[in-house]
Amino acid sequence: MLHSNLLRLVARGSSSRLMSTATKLTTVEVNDETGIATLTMNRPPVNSQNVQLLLDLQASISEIENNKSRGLILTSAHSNVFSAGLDIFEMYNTDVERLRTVWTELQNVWIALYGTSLPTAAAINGHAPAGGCLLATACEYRVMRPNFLIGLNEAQLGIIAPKWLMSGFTNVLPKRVAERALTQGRMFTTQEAFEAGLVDEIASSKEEAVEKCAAFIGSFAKVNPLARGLTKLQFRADNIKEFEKIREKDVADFAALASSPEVQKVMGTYLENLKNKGKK
Ligand SMILES: CCCC/C=C/CC(=O)SCCNC(=O)CCNC(=O)[C@H](O)C(C)(C)COP(=O)(O)OP(=O)(O)OC[C@H]1O[C@@H](n2cnc3c(N)ncnc32)[C@H](O)[C@@H]1OP(=O)(O)O
Repeated sequence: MLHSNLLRLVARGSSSRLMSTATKLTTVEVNDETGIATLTMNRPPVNSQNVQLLLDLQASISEIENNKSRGLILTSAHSNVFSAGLDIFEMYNTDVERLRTVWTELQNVWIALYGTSLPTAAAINGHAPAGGCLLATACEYRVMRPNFLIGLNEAQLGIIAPKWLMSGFTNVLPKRVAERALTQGRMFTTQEAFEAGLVDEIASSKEEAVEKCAAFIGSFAKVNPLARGLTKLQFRADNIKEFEKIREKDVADFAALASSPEVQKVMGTYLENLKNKGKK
């Protein structure tokens, strides 16, 4: 991967710098002209979020914050999936400690992305169910390619999404639309997501999506970064405070629920259906 990334950069000229390949499942490239960092998830085939991807995402977000980038664009290295959400295989037939770790690291990624003062945007170049939608809605702006699906489908898995997990989603949708979508576990098409306000723009290619995200981040060029960042965090402070109060209990609740025979059974059937889908 390092080799192919370097080749890609050389072929493109030196307009962007690959800051890090220290982590295996994410890469960070900073555009020299704009100073904007693109954080790419690369866990084939569908960027399902195992603990390693969650840890790598946290490391990359910290790196982008520390290298004084002007903003962060989150995207995927794959052609039709942004992220399939949590890796269900990692949550199935496992012990409670592993479930606690999975959930803790999901929380850690969410708070790192939702709570950064940097401008953030998601170039959603494929499907974004569940944890994929969580990451996209933690960002301030979303641009999505056509004919994909995005949404929080936890209800379909027999899971009650906690409030913090819903907050990015409920921040951008009218309350009534959000309530109905969450209780149905609804997946929106790109067009429906755009009409509802879940995504801000539609782009016909990943490159165009990244460009539109960069234009959004560029719109803050003349705004004092400290004032911008603190204003953003004031808007998010209630969600963040509420999350901090319940984060430990939330891990315990998730581990208890996800390890219950009922939810394990639902997961087993869901995985079977996913595998069989490939055979049809
Ligand atoms: C139970 C506690 C949960 C609490 C809540 C947590 C939030 C979550 O994030 S739960 C995860 C929910 N995710 C989903 O429901 C998405 C499931 N996946 C899909 O709908 C589709 O895979 C896709 C729309 C993302 C992509 O479709 P596509 O046709 O391109 O690929 P597939 O053939 O379906 O999948 C390829 C390959 O990947 C495996 N896979 C897909 N999703 C997951 C996943 N979330 N975890 C682990 N593995 C996944 C799928 O089984 C295929 O594997 P094989 O090639 O080996 O068959």
